[in-house]
Amino acid sequence: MDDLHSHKPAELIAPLRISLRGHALLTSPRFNKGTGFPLAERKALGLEGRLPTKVNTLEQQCTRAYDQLLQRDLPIRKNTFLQSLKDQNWTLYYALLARHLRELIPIIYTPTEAEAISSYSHLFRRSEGLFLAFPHQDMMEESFLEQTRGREIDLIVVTDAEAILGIGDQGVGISTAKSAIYTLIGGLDPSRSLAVTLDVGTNNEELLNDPLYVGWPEKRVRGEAYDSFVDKFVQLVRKHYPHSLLHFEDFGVTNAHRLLGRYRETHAVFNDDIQGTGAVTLACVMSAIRVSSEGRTIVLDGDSDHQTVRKRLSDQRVIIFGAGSAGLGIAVQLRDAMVAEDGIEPEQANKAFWLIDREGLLYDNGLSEESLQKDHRRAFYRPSTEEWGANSAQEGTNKGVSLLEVVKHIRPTVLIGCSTAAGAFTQDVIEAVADGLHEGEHPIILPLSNPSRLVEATPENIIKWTNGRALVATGSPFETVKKAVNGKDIDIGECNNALIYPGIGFGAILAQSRSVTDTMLIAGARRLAALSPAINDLDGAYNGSALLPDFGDAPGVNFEVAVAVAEQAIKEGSAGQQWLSGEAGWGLEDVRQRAGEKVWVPVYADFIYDKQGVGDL
Ligand SMILES: NC(=O)C1=CN([C@@H]2O[C@H](COP(=O)(O)OP(=O)(O)OC[C@H]3O[C@@H](n4cnc5c(N)ncnc54)[C@H](O)[C@@H]3O)[C@@H](O)[C@H]2O)C=CC1
Ligand SMILES: CC(=O)C(=O)O
Ligand SMILES: [Mg+2]
Repeated sequence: MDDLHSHKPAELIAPLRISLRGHALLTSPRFNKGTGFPLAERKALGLEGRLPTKVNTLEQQCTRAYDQLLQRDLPIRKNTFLQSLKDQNWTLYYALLARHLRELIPIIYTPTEAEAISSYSHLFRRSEGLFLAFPHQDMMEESFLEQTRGREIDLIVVTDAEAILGIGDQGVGISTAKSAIYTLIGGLDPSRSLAVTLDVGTNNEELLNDPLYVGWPEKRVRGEAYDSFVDKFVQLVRKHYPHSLLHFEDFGVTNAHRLLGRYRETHAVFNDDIQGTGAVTLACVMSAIRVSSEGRTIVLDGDSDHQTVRKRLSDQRVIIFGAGSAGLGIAVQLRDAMVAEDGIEPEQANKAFWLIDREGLLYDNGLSEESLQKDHRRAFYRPSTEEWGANSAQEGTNKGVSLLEVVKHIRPTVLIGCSTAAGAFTQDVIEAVADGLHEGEHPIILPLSNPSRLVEATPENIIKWTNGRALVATGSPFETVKKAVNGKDIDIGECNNALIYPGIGFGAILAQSRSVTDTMLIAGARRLAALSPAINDLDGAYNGSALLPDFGDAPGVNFEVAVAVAEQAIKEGSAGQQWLSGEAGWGLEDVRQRAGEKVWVPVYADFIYDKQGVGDL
């Protein structure tokens, strides 16, 4: 897969007129080149005497930085080193990461970022992004403008840090890591993005009792006060950056769904945990279904005479364990794709899902119409008339029906975990999944909880317990399972939203889309699935390649996703006027070229000093 440089050759990097000189330039992470400043620029920009004599290439600087990185033994120390590098020199930071993508994404993102966020107050050195605190909301617009005045901004990543990865309420953190991935994988110009933390307090007692905690040390604000605070922020974004993409990350489940619903129609908002996870999982399931049906013409469906190959999404029976932001997002995305791809009614598609949370299988028994209306999960409640037989905890009520019971009863073809419950996919459960299917069928098992230690079952165990039949992908990176079946190695795809959200975001921004529609998400997922190594390596049968592309290929893959998403936005009329009206002189056939032009790559531009030129952020 091409990297982003192939879309942005050096001659397309225009010289930049900047208004910074001397110390201010060396301490600007956006413009600093360190020893990479050529002699002529040193002279013109007041840097003579401020740098050692030798001019280094970016390549040499990367070599030096990588050597320094390798001296840090633990992943968390590498993470802090890279954060410092980012504080000093963005180009070098992104250039280094791009050269060692596969190795370093787990350092700046899951799993290591979880540790960095939970120790944020102790590791704190320098702030990054915008912090908007509830008690200072009177100053919100001033703070916002102070950081953004005069800037063109395409992307705003916001979090209130209530549900960070699987580690819960962390007060502050995450949005900067997600923004960095947008640049690294999606090619978004980092000076055109803004990471925002909405500090509405924390219910994490450990943080509240920590004298070094850097957030607002009060309990979380809830209810109307919370909604009006968030609304104040969203209205600022809409006022000052009406064409930006607003990315919500790691909000608590109820707020996440409510906020997405509230703003979806009026601004291009995107909830990564709901929609990004839904889209990447859809791609993964699409790819797994294709692999699973390869080489088989007939599958006996249980005891019935009916013979079918489960080739379509709507042929699947899907259990989702953990019905929070990610679980619901996945259910909705798979359901919508069943409707769009297979032409079935939504009500019929809903019946393909069994959602399980702490209380067991979700079902509608005893719920009033009013409480059903308020519950965003209601579409997936199983009817209380459904029979669960003698196995259910309280026969006749459907109360507390466990994962194992549901598995035995419905014989799922797809089992997805996003529960944060480490080890919840026990040997009994996984064996029951495999036993429920015809011998030739591959059960699709996706334990998606992050970070790695929270995985519902390790790929190695799943593969062992199913005698190599399962098709597996995980939320955090896992090693290849060596000599798994018949001596074959099995690569484990990383089904993480970071494999698709940068492309979705870039595509939506490129198209100046007024909303991020379900059909745009499906178009991105379909393109991602088409790039699956498992599909592309099929040779009559599954040969152990990963269900999703490797993170080492993520930039090229996301470029393709971005093109697909932007094309879909134009085709369906969600794109901005300049695409739809033809006034700008470009249309659908120009998407790829425009995307290439918009890509930001970590290369030093030539600088020209100009008092009227761009300044620091
Ligand atoms: N691979 C990926 O791209 C993504 C993975 N995730 C991961 O998925 C997990 C959940 O994330 P969110 O949905 O954002 O959190 P969430 O808090 O919204 O949802 C978690 C759900 O699991 C339920 N749960 C907890 N323990 C359970 C148990 N023992 N049995 C059944 N259900 C249980 C909770 O009640 C809650 O409804 C996290 O570990 C997160 O890192 C989330 C987003 C993306
Ligand atoms: C990947 C991600 O967004 C999460 O685990 O929350
Ligand atoms: Mg998240």
